[in-house]
Amino acid sequence: CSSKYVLSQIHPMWQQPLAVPGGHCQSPIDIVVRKSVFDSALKPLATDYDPETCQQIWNNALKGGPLQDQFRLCQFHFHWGESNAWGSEHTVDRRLFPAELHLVHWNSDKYSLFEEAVSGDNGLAVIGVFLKVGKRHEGLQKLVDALPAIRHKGSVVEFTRFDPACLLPSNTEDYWTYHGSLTTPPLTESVTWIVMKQHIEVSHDQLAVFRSLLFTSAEEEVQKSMVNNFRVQQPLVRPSHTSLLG
Ligand SMILES: NS(=O)(=O)c1ccc(Cc2ccc([N+](=O)[O-])cc2)cc1
Ligand SMILES: [Zn+2]
Repeated sequence: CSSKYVLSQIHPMWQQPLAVPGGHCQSPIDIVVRKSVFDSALKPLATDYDPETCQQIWNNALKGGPLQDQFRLCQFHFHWGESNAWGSEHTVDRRLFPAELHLVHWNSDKYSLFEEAVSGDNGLAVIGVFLKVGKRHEGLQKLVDALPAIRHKGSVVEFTRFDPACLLPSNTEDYWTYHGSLTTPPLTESVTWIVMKQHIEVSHDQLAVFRSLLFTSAEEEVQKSMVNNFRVQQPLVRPSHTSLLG
């Protein structure tokens, strides 16, 4: 996991939803609030990200919430639509948001590498934060300013001294949590999802810069806008395990 660079990634699977044969706890899902169960044992999220550029001394830790072990931040990324009408992967009572942030962590108490945790039991924890169009998000602007330098597929730009905790909502007590999967290949069912109840606001112009990114490299004849990079929702085939803290 590199936390020093902003990468323009493509996920070829976006062209068609992927089913995982035998997968019975796939993500994303619709969070049906009235079916979620309040669990007073769940604690507020505790993040301790260190914006130091050198990853080796990062103590970028996530604890608390539904987690027993310590998890380390590996990367963060976003999913968004071609318009403000849709773009998030999860929904709340079918409500769509224009975008969703994922902060991806791996269980550093149980595994020594992210790659091992990806397919391991209780290996990953992803915090999902909904984005809503409103006032400009000052913390996000540093990332938005870096995006034009990575417009094309595979481009990389140095991106240091950024504390992704600034992208979390002020209320880190209220969230839904459930056992699910990665929403892109390898779709492994190793994820404790923590979906924050409170969204963050970003401006229309900030979202427009995300939509200016491209799935294609500079050499390709036909350029394809990087939009609608979300997975279709998956059936909640297990008894509802989503519980609400706050
Ligand atoms: N959208 S999401 O479920 O939060 C998600 C989080 C992380 C990743 C990144 C990733 C996860 C695993 C692998 N892998 O095992 O080859 C490659 C990339 C992919 C997807
Ligand atoms: Zn994601």
